[in-house]
Amino acid sequence: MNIRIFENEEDLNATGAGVISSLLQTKPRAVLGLATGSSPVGIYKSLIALYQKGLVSFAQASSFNLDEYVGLPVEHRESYRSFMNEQLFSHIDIDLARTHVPDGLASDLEQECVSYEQRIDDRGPVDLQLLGIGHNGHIGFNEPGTELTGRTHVVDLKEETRKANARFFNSIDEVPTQAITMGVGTILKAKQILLVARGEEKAEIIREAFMGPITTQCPASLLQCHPNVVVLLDRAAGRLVK
Ligand SMILES: N[C@@H]1[C@@H](O)[C@H](O)[C@@H](COP(=O)(O)O)O[C@@H]1O
Repeated sequence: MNIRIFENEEDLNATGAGVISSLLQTKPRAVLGLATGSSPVGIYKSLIALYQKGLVSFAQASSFNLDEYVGLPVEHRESYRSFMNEQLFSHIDIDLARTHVPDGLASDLEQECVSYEQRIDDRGPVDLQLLGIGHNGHIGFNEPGTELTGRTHVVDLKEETRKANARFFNSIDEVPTQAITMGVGTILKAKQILLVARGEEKAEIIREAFMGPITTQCPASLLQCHPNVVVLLDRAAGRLVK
């Protein structure tokens, strides 16, 4: 595990974007695993800047997003499909037909999970999976518990996760109660994992995830089993890392 702590946002974002753009330079057809939440936004902005300078192209790349809310129309501004279009896809040359986000409106959600996992297996492995981390240690929407699910599945969101994400909605009542998420096994199949966290409020969970025991009570701690993980932290999120 390679944990890097940055004094300023710009360096963190440039490093994250640099890992992704170097991959695309050596492997233009790379499969990217992408994430939502506020943590990756700065990295997406840096990638867009690199694209605008002609330093990176996504024309042959494909992508799979980690997760999607169940029941939000695609055009809802908080659906993860909208988020990705707005924060990244509409600013770069990626072919939208090669961008994949689980369909949270599928009439048969179980079948959508099976088919999403199959699509990842067919086009994968994911070369680089970008991740944020929830305050309770969730990755994607794999919530803490006595057991975790390996493959893509439907999950009931914890109340603490709905509260944390309520900031993006008008009220907590509007936050969906379920989501589709890649499983922890799906995530661990990626060749490389890049986790990014910012802010004091993530300091404790970062310590638990990477300095503490491997436990399903902190899904991110399972990343300790992966041979190629890079963790990018700002000074506040890395405060308790020894
Ligand atoms: N499903 C997403 C996660 O993939 C993300 O990592 C987490 C943290 O979000 P933020 O980066 O905004 O703290 O939020 C959501 O719940």
